Amino acid sequence: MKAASALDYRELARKRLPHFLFEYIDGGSYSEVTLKRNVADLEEIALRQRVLTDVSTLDLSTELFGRTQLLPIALAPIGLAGMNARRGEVQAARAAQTAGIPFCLSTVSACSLDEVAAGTSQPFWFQLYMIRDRAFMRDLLAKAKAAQCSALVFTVDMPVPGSRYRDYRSGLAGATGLMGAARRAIQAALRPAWAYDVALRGRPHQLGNVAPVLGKNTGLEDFFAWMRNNFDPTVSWNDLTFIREIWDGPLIIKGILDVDDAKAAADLGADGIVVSNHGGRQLDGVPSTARALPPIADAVRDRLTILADGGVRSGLDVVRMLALGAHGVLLGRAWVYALAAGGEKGVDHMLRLIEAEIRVAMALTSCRNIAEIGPGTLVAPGRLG
Ligand SMILES: Cc1cc2nc3c(=O)[nH]c(=O)nc-3n(C[C@H](O)[C@H](O)[C@H](O)COP(=O)(O)O)c2cc1C
Repeated sequence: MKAASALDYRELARKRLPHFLFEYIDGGSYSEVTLKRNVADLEEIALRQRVLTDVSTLDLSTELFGRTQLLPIALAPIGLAGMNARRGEVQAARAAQTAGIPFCLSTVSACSLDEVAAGTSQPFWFQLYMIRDRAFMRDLLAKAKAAQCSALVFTVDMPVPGSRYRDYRSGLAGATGLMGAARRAIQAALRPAWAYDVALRGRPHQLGNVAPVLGKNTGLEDFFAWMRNNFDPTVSWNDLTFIREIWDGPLIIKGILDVDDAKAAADLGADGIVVSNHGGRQLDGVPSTARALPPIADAVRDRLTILADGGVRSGLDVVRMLALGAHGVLLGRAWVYALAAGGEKGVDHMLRLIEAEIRVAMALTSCRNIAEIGPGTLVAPGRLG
């Protein structure tokens, strides 16, 4: 099958990845109510078709955090993304560079900050979780600075991890010891193309940024144990002062879903927020981001840059998020599916599909540039708010 849309890449990823890995990227927490809402609520939003304006020239570029980018999107931080294709984060960062958009590297990526910096020539963003060991955090931020990261995305919606049933069912989580490893090995053996590309030729398999503290403990169980033991549940607004002291570049708070929290982020001088529920992977039952975004935009859009993610599977969804009040939109699963299916070329192609869809949506809503996309681009702007 040749992919004609980002969702086609989901099917291709399903066929290429070992079952436990596909379920890890595809799944959400608990009953996946929020995951479904993210997609369904976006789909519900009707774009307002307007005709007979000259749309021969469209400008999809925008400025985020002082830098011009060619499209109003960025690649969201995805933990373990590098296990979906050989040295996967480098491949995705290259595709982002070609498309002229930012790539955001997760704290818990397979490739380290240094490796991604060496594989690209465009600055990328770095995502940080609050980690108990503040010295380690300082060290990571120094490395991000040295790698010339152009923004820090501080993720605040994971003081504790949400439980993902699919990971238990697939054998990714909770399947310890030899039996667990054997189960995953069988699933990997059933996907020889992935096994050759990633399991064999994609070494080392480790968390690049965390490897120095994990030492020789590089198994999947070590990774989850490290997350359980080191993510800091005491994280509070006061910690932003700590981050601010050591990071002088743009600071983006990711995981905001409430107007009061958005205001607090603005009060504390954040440069941006990501309206996000972690792609429905944390607290199941919270509202979709499409629903949470409009009141947040009303409250703080003139004080900081608003990014949004969750359920974005097409260029039409990007336009919907912009119309709901975001300045920019993050793609999450969409890019990981494409990476799994086709590496850098897959992400590159998926981004061109999204761009083409944004163009058509802009032309048929009579928006000639990104700034023209707004509440008037929707049939019933307030309905989901
Ligand atoms: C497999 C997977 C891993 C993720 N890992 C991280 C992470 O390490 N850090 C982070 O801030 N968000 C992480 N997220 C959340 C994404 O950055 C983003 O918020 C979410 O994927 C957006 O929803 P979407 O996938 O429906 O587009 C992860 C999401 C997925 C699907």
